[in-house]
Amino acid sequence: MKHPDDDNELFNRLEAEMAADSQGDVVDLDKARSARAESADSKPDPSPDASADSRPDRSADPGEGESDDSGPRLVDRPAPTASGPGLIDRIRDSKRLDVIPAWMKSGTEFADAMKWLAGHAWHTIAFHAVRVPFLYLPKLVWRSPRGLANGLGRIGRWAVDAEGEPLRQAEARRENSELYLKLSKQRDRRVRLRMILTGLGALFALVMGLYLIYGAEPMTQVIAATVIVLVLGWLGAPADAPLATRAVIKTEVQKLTSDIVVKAMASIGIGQIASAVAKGQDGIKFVAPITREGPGWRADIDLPLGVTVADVADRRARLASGLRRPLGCVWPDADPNEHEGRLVLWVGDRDLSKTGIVKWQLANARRHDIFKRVPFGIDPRGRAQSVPMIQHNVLIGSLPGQGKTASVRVLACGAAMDPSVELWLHENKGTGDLDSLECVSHRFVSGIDDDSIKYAADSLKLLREEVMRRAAAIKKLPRDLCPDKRITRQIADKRSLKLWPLVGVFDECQNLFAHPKYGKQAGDDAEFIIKLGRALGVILVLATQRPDKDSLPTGISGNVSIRFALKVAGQVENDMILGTSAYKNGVRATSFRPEIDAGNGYLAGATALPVVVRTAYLDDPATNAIAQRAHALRKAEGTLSGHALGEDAEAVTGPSYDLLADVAAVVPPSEKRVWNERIAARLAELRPEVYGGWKGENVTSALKPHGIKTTGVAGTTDDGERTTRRGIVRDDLTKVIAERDENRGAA
Ligand SMILES: Nc1ncnc2c1ncn2[C@@H]1O[C@H](COP(=O)(O)OP(=O)(O)OP(=O)(O)O)[C@@H](O)[C@H]1O
Repeated sequence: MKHPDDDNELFNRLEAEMAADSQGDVVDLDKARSARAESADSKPDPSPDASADSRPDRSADPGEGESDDSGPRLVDRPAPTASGPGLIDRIRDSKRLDVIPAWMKSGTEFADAMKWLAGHAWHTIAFHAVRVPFLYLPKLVWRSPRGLANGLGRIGRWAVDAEGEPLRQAEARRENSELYLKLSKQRDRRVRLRMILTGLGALFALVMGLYLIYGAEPMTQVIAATVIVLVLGWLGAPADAPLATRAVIKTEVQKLTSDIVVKAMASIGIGQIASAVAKGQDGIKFVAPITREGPGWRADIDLPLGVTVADVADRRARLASGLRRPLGCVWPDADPNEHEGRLVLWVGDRDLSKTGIVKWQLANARRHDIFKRVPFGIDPRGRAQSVPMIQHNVLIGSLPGQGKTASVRVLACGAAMDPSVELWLHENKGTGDLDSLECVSHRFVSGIDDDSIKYAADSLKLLREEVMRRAAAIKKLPRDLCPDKRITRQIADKRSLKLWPLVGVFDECQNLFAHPKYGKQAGDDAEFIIKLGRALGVILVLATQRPDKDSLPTGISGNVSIRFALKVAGQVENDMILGTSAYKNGVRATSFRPEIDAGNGYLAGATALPVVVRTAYLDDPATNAIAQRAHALRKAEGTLSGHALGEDAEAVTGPSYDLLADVAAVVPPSEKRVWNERIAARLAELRPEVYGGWKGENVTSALKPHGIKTTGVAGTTDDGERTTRRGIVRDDLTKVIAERDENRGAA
């Protein structure tokens, strides 16, 4: 394996620097640049190694470079330009490996490892325990006569010193009479002693046998007979047929070596690597030894200059072929702390899709705090992955049958396990996948008919109003209780403030957003909630099997913070879910296999870099059990509400609340520009139940999602003082209203 050799590098650099100091002539920059361009055109050599190799030669004689028009002229300082930070700096920048492995530091990972170990030990014990009476004992009994014969034979051979016979014969053949006589004498002495011992042993055995037959208690007889039979059975085992079979058969997975990786990387169609390997070089550089990490191997690799991790991720299938491993074992990843060309190649012992059902960490928990991350699944390296929900919105997308609803269920159960969370569940497919959680939902619908779609659309309208109410309520909170103007656990627990977390789940939301009658408004409302609700404790979880611009408004796909894409059909769907350029950057949910990879997806936004996650799976009984626990918790804490208590759905007051129309109503056409604080005061007067307590900032943030910007507006205060404050231009408002009405008409 190739490792960085700091000493050599340092030595080379010092040598080069000395050479440069003595030969650092001034070079004609223009000439040199053009020469270099020519050389680059005529002699492309993508190999970084090759270019690095050639540098010292060229720099060795800059004068020659200048006089020769055909050759490249160097404008850079020769070799020493390669000098980066000094040794000390590099040591300082170097990455310290964990003293204690990550799995030992993380409570859950440690518990997982211990649980696995205990399970493994238990399996081994149970495996053998079952076989003792039915397999091992009969085998021992069957083998005991042979064991008796073997035992007697061994004693006999020992008594006559049979093991020395070949040596004596050899000396006799060599006619080495002196040594032969010596050995014979030794044999006679030995045999005499051993015969006496054997005779004594036989006598003792005879006495013991007679005593056991005629004098011993029946119990002692049984125990002695059992022990004798077992020992004889053990002695009678053929060398090639051990008594017990293995409880666990190790899957022998080939060790990942640098040679295998180099060969595989050369085979994936990246020119720089292939040409370097053809020249007998590696093309890639290992920056750390290949090590075991979790159930697989990890190689940290520097790719050639200009090659990115995305280029490799792009060719994952070819890499898997090069490594001779199933696709689900090969996971090329970027290192978030390094440059774009640093590849962390993790090769698992087992295909991720064959991991089986991943158990949800909270499956048996009593409760959960939504302000902490919700366990979601595991990554290919077996590390637990979770999703933060507070301050976030979640978008999930995939082709049908790839595990969307299953992942929605995990998040909904996580929310349900916190009794302070108000759950609004909408499943617009009508298959009842979330029915188990109905008993803890404040609002609930399952159906694809128009009424069910309207119900979900009404929920979004209500949530929008709730966001507005919360914005004003939070504004009024004292600074010491709410310094960041966002919901905290402390605020959520003050029930009188009604600012507890509110999670709205919309499964199969394409049926809602693409609905001819309710879709447009629902899309607007969802976008508004996503933009403003995060800090206010209103969280949307949206799942769609049709991530296109008609079924998923771009205002939504562009603004959610957590994204989870299971298998999708193509680049457009991929980027709708995972964000613009995700596909280009190598984050490709298209690479998952239909059905086989159900439950596997790319999770973006929950960690520094997108990560592949196999979600935990909760079947109906498991979801039911969690729902019952969540129901009991809510009952005990008095937080059951709405649908869960059998109450009627909240009435949606229709078009009574429309911010843009309300602002237009309080700003007469004669007022071309108006301060936001004045709009706030007038809105509060118009609809105190909605806008009560609003300040200018509320108007600013509420109008922002509609594309209405605030600007400095000159005006006169009530005291007659002329000044400039934040405000809007009325024309902007009328323009946005006109566009909206036009769009609604089109829909
Ligand atoms: N995490 C997982 N682990 C194992 N199997 C899973 C997982 N998630 C989903 N599956 C399998 O995939 C099947 C389909 O899952 P699910 O119903 O969640 O898909 P979906 O994408 O919601 O489908 P649709 O779009 O048709 O509603 C499940 O019945 C299950 O067998």
